[in-house]
Amino acid sequence: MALLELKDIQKSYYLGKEEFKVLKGISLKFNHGEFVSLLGESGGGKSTLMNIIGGLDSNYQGDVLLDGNSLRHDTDKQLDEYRRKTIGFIFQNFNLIGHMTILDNVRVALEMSDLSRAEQNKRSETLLKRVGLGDHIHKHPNQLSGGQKQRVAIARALASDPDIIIADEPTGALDAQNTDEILKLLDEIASEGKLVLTVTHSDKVAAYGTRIVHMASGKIDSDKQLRDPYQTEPSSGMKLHPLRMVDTFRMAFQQMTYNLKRNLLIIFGGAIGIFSVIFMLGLGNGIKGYINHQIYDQINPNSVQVTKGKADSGTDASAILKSNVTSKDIDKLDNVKNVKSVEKGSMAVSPQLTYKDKNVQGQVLQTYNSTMLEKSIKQGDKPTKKNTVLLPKSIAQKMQSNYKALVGKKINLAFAATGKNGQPIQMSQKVTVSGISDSASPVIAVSYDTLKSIYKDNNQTLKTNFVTANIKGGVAEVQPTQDKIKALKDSNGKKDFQITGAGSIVSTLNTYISLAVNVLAAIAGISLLVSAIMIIVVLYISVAERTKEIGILRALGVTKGNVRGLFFSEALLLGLFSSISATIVAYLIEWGINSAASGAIHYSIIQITAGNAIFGIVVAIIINLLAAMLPASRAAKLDPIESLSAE
Ligand SMILES: Nc1ncnc2c1ncn2[C@@H]1O[C@H](COP(=O)(O)OP(=O)(O)OP(=O)(O)O)[C@@H](O)[C@H]1O
Repeated sequence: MALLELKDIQKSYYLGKEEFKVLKGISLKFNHGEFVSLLGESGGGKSTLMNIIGGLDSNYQGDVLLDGNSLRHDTDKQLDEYRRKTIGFIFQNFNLIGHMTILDNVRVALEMSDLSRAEQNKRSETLLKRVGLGDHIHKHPNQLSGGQKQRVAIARALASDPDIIIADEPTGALDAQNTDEILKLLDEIASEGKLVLTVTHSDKVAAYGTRIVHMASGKIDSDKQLRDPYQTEPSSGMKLHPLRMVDTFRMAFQQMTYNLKRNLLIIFGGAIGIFSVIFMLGLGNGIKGYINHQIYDQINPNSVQVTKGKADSGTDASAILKSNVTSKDIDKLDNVKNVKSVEKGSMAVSPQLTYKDKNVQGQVLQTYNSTMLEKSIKQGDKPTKKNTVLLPKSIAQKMQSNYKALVGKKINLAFAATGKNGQPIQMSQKVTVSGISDSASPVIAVSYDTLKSIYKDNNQTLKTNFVTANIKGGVAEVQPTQDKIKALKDSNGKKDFQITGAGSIVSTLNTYISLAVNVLAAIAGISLLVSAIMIIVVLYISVAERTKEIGILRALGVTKGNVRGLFFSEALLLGLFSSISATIVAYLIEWGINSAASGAIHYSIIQITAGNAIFGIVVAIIINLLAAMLPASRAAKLDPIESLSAE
């Protein structure tokens, strides 16, 4: 059985509806060890026939049989495999990949083999030595002469040990001496049992082979045996497969380093967008954290003040004064998940404080509760004992310049309350200053028992107009528990409670800060969009620049999927590099700003979390991959024959 058999091959090209018959029924048989020269007039269809034999063109009539098996119904993948395993191409214009060294140009055909990288290098080196280029392996193609380039192409064609070598005018661009040497090499290849098919215009070249086939008007008009084919048994070939992902990445990386300056600029452009997003998120965390820190420095985050009321009135004292928290309400609050305990509280407004002949008016008189931080009491103690009072520093200073000396002194506390019938009642009591607080809050505090006894002394009953709910767990539990409290309904189905005091504004404030930060991050995200467009443009340019390279790779048996993978890998690498560099820069700037600001605010104002960084990296990679979709599929769809003829 013949190694290769052509059965009545016919091929037409169409210009519009007009048909141009190029091959009009070609039937030939070829065997191992033959060195066949295909001669014929220019434009006679020799290259067309070689493209069909080489598996680059499957749009023809007739049949090509390899070892008796038809290629007719082969899928794209099977044809890729056929080119990979069976065919080695040598082109008139060499078709080497410019950005690779000549060693890599040969090794690229072995990327698809099972050989280790070291074995691939060794085999490529051996082949380059064989074609006389052992001393040039690290040169690039543009550093070689025409004859040397063609030898690289021969070494590459031999790399995967194919049965058939197709050489389309291999000596067309060479001088007489180089032509002789290349022909000798081709003959040597045939002598090893391979089928060498050359297309030539030269009778001298044709005379070198074992057989001359002549084409005229799309048909074979003569088939001459010059000498016996070589009888050597061919080697058994090597195991080959499509490019693996890691090889695709390596090739993409190689390509990136070749166009280093351009790619560095793209990485820089992409990094600006990712940096802005990560930095904005970090700044948002910092500002939110700083404000919370400032607030929780004054109040206990795990205790919230709750009062009755339908609407959110924030810290409006009149709403609290009007409300009456019953023991039933307290039970209801006590049953809310994560509420540890509920303390009764009450407040009055505009208390008058008199010490010696000094009269000072305060804003709020409130029962001491867990929202107040003990650490803010800088002199003295809490007002837990009966008839003691805790003064804020601002009030104490108004009473006496040496305000610290007020601790332990008796002062008069007077305030107005509303009696049972709504009439105003003045209350007054001598109290001892238990301590002075540093808090920014102007609250004058006495214990619940003290206030209760003052009311009793005036024949009045103290109303509980707010309570303090102490929340279990960390600060993270506070917001959800506050939301549960706010969601409690009365018997009419209306909301029953509201949160008052400083704690109530924390969540609102956080919502606004988050909103502002997300808007800023989204604006920063626009630059990610710009970088996506940049990637699309750059990859399109890259596809255009590398059309020929894509054709070469396809001729070597690289699949469409591999080509697509190459461009996706490139986009992925660009995304990875830009996002990693953006993250590093963001963390460096975070460190710089926080160190510089630590003297002024004692707080890390930029807080980039791992989540922010991962978010930035993931978004960048997704955007890059999306951007690569169109250019990658365009590259994969390129026709190998057209790509090979690209300039
Ligand atoms: N893609 C194509 N579309 C239309 N016509 C084509 C195409 N490719 C080749 N042809 C035509 O088919 C004919 C055969 O071309 P081919 O390249 O196979 O000839 P050739 O024998 O190799 O020529 P040469 O010896 O000059 O290289 C030519 O007339 C050419 O113009």
